[in-house]
Amino acid sequence: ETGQVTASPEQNDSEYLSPVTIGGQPLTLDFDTGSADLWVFSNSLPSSDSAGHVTFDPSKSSTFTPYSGATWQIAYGDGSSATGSVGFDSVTIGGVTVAHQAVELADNLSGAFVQDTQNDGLLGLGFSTINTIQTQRQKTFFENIMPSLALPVFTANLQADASGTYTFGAIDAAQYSGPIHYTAIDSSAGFWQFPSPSYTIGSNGASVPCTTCSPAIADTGTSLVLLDDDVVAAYYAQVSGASQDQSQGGYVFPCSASLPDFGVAIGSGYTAVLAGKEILYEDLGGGVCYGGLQSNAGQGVQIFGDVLLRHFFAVFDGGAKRFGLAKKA
Ligand SMILES: N#Cc1c(N)n[nH]c1N1CCCC1
Repeated sequence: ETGQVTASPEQNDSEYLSPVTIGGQPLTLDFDTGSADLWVFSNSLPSSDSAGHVTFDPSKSSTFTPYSGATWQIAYGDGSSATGSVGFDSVTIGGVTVAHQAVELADNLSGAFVQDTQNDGLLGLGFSTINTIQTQRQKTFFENIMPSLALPVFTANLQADASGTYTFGAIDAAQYSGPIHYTAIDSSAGFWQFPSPSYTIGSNGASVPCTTCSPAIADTGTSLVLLDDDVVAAYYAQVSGASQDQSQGGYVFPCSASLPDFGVAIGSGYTAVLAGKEILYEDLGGGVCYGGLQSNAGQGVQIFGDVLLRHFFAVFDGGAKRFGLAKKA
């Protein structure tokens, strides 16, 4: 079987939201290849937290079964967090259904989630080695559905400031052109992780070998591209007027600055290049703009988020354990 759903961008393409049906109840979730928990706003949240959100109410689902005693608690790299209880229910995405999917019900969450009223929760598409359910972690939607899919894959065709597509079980030839450039992934840390041994700056810039060389992850749940400090410093050294602004939490530059192209190696065989203008992430006002390339703050991993992914067709191959990028159609 195969399924396809829309991926609708929030402001600044900061995240992409997709429709999911849980126990017959429609919710809008952030599909996140950088985590492995499926959690939703639930009716057990205080109304001050759930105001403006669609909440899942297990008592209104005829197929919900509690997972008594199980709990979960997740903390993301950006400081946001959520905790709660667990049950199992039927989860359908684009016509594809997992009958007995672990569904995590939030009964406490951090302010960032409360404020983002378009988002009713997260659907992790990473590997269940990092699922936070205790005492027995549970599989992701993709891991559960993989054996039933025509192909053990899902693809992300996110768009810049426009609605895109997640597809499960097929690599839709209509969505890309030319070759798909694959790299093997190492899922042991729970991510779609691969080496990124070099980068390029400028149009037909020479390939510069990495020095810190942190591994990279393909992460639909992160807005920006977070790079080793030496790489991001080398890039903004080429942008006149760029500086690190503590109050804004990263590199800013004059919106009128000329931005060089930037490419990152996807494994050892392919460099994914962003045009300079695609690196302007947000106009902060007053002629100051915030960059889409920022430091990973020495986290030891480079996070290739939506600023990169929205310019490519991305293949997450759970069967062959590989990740690939292609030009969009
Ligand atoms: N930080 C962070 C992060 C990440 N690396 N992947 N997904 C993340 N979030 C999902 C919701 C909030 C943050």
